[in-house]
Amino acid sequence: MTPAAREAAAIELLDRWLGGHPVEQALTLWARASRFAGSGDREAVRDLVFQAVRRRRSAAALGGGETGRALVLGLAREAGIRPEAWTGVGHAPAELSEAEARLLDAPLPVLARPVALDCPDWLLDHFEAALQGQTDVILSRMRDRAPVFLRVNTARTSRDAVVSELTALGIETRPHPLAPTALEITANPRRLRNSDALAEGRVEMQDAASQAIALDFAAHARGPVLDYCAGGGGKALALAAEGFSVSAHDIDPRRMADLPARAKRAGAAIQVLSGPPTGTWSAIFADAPCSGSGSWRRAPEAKWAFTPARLAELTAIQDTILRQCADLTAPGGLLGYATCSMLREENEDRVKAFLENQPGWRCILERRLSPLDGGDGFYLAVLRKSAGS
Ligand SMILES: C[S@@+](CC[C@H](N)C(=O)[O-])C[C@H]1O[C@@H](n2cnc3c(N)ncnc32)[C@H](O)[C@@H]1O
Repeated sequence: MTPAAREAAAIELLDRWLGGHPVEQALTLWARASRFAGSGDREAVRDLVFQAVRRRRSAAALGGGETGRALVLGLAREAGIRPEAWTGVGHAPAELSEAEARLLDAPLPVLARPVALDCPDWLLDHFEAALQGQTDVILSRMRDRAPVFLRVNTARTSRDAVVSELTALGIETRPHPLAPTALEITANPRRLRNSDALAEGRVEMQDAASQAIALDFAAHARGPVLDYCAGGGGKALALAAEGFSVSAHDIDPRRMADLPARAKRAGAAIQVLSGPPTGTWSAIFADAPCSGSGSWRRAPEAKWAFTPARLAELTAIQDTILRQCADLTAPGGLLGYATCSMLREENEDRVKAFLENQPGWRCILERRLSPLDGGDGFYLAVLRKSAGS
């Protein structure tokens, strides 16, 4: 496909998204129907579509509207690129209209702050409350794609050995300061998909901040760990690699469907619970459902779908999870509360409310990470129940 044909495909896909189809679904259907598109084409189209979704507001403002074509034009305009190959010939998008040409010739306007930051209006105050003086720099960082990270399964191998193994495949990596297990892939990330390192559990795809908070919790925990919101098992696997025996629970057990196979591949001691956990535990990790606002670079659709009502719903769920985990924690035990959100309402405010309502608990560690640290935005609070409670 020519670059213009890729842009035409992205325009079509963005129109489907704006018409209500989930982006992933639109991309999958398009890839199936477009046998002529090679893997390079599919990657390029995907990258362009996701960039337009991340930058929906600014691209619409610069491109002249909320259509796929306007979004792609808006991205080009911001980058100072004139789409000369839009000739309408072959698979290229139609030629620029006079209005579009005038738009591209005009100087870049100064955009209103939430538009320039690609942030829904209502959310800006919430980010400001959480990020304060770093709001603009962090939200600007969220306008670009996230780096790709691996977690080295140090129960199986060393980071150096993985670096050599991947280098031989042309996959370039560098250690990342967020975690001693983290490698950032700097070239040819897609080659990993068919690598033995992944198939044999020597590495897992996991954001570096997610690794960092799992390690922070691991540094304080003792004994078997209950992962109360295990989902696909990213944290459970990271904790098991640190030598913990992990029991995995999730309110929706289907989300843990792949976990036994992933654990086997990694040689990890993870027991998937078939029902609600009982008894008491000396260490519980609750990676709670949240807005995902720290990972909106990877899942940018969610930013535009998020609402105040959903935020209220989530904070109520988070309070319930904290209460349930408190009941399951043994006296003197530890509870790790984590989200991949950067909003105070889902983080500090939840922990504050918990401590006000639960005598005999104290917070022994709090950590906030943002994309300025390199990975996703994350929050961790490690809470200890007093031995007498
Ligand atoms: C952020 S995801 C977990 C991600 C996972 N820990 C990982 O690292 O891959 C949150 C999970 O919490 C689960 N969940 C939601 N409400 C819950 C509840 N009340 N009790 C337990 N799990 C819940 C969801 O089904 C979802 O899988």
